[in-house]
Amino acid sequence: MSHAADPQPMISRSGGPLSGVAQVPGDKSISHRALILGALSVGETRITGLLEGQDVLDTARAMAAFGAQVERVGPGEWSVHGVGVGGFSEPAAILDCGNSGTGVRLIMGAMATTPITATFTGDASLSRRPMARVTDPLSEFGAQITAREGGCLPITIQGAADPLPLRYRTPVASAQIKSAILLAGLNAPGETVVIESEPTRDHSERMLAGFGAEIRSESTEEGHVITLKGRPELRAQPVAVPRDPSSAAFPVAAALIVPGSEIRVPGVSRNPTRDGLYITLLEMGADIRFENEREEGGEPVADMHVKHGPLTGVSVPAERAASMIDEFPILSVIAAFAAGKTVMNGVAELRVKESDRIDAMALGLRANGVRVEETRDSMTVHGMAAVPGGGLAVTHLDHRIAMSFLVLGLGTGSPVAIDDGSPIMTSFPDFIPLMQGLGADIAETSA
Ligand SMILES: O=C(O)C1=C[C@@H](OP(=O)(O)O)[C@@H](O)[C@H](O)C1
Ligand SMILES: C=C(OP(=O)(O)O)C(=O)O
Repeated sequence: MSHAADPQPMISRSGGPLSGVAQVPGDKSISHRALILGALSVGETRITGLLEGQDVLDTARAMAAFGAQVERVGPGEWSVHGVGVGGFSEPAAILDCGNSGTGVRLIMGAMATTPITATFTGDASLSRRPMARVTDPLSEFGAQITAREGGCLPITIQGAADPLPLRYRTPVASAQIKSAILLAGLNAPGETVVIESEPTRDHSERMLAGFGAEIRSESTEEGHVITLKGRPELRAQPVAVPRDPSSAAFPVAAALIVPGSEIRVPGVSRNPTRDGLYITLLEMGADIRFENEREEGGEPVADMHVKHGPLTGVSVPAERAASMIDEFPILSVIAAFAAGKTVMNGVAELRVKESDRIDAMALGLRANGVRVEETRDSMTVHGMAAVPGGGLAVTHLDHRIAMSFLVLGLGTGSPVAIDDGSPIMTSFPDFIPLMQGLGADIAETSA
């Protein structure tokens, strides 16, 4: 299937305060993993609250192509009958993973230690992103891999017939690299070990343990060490996907920058490996309360209550970057409304996401009158008492850039335009109606 949608120009402008309840969608990272582990286990996995964004739908289609029985039984409710660890069959056609780095990297890992061959492609954005960070360790398991020049998609993997377990130190803090290795390690005998310098999101570890794998994580002098025992029988489990803190960040940001706003965002994951933005916002003085903290589906969740109020710029330490890596675009928007400057350190990874997010945010913010400085691995945004707006932001097939600039326009003097809102479908299909329901003035425009 091809995903190239026609570009959809959009505009947002300031209006009255935002109010109401924002029911944000299911967590994207957990949704991908639920489908993949469901496909690798024995029995039926029932998933509720699955994010039905294009990234996750592409992973669902890929799991069916590997032989799992994947069925939508209702809104957000999916059934997966798995084939067991090592049970994937060879897909009949090329697998198009669309816009999704998580999808393609985790699925490559999941098949790399099974003796079948698969070819992966993606859209123009995904085809520019680095894949050697995953294919290098997967070849060490014994997989034969051919990639386009530069290690990019399309990539063909001939899975290892006789895989060896791996001990691997990740070169950058990345949950996708870690997860690809752990998924490959499932079908290797013995212990596969991943060592990371900073802990990254731990949804794979939590879910693997929930499905019956023997897995442990330790902080040692070497770093954060995860050890998985290969060849488990994964047992199908019900998975209740909590709401996505990365998606919640957009209505939360809108409420923080639009005077008089007050919103509630129920049931959002508060997994500590995803919490960096909220820690930062509290440091900036944001009026955010977490209520009714509880555990759901093996993840901590809470209801958020957010009110507009004055904010002050802060310096975000590099060690926090992994726990908020997808939230820097929206933080840079919030920072434009904070007193003083906000410095984001250790964020070089932003340059290899769906777009170069440092460049995309810097250019779009400058076009809207905000002063921004960037280095290879940092970004500084200078806050203003009144943010002018009136500019056009280019989104480069990047959902988070599109949503960030639509939120910016809700607080600026003049409207903010984006060239293309269609990528929002990858992670937050109901973003526009949800924001409109809170009172936001966001509309599609003709080209
Ligand atoms: O594992 C995951 O689900 C993700 C890991 C992060 O990527 P990296 O592993 O490249 O940091 C993040 O940016 C992405 O949106 C989701
Ligand atoms: C980086 C992201 O996703 P992925 O790597 O899965 O494309 C994201 O959702 O911000």
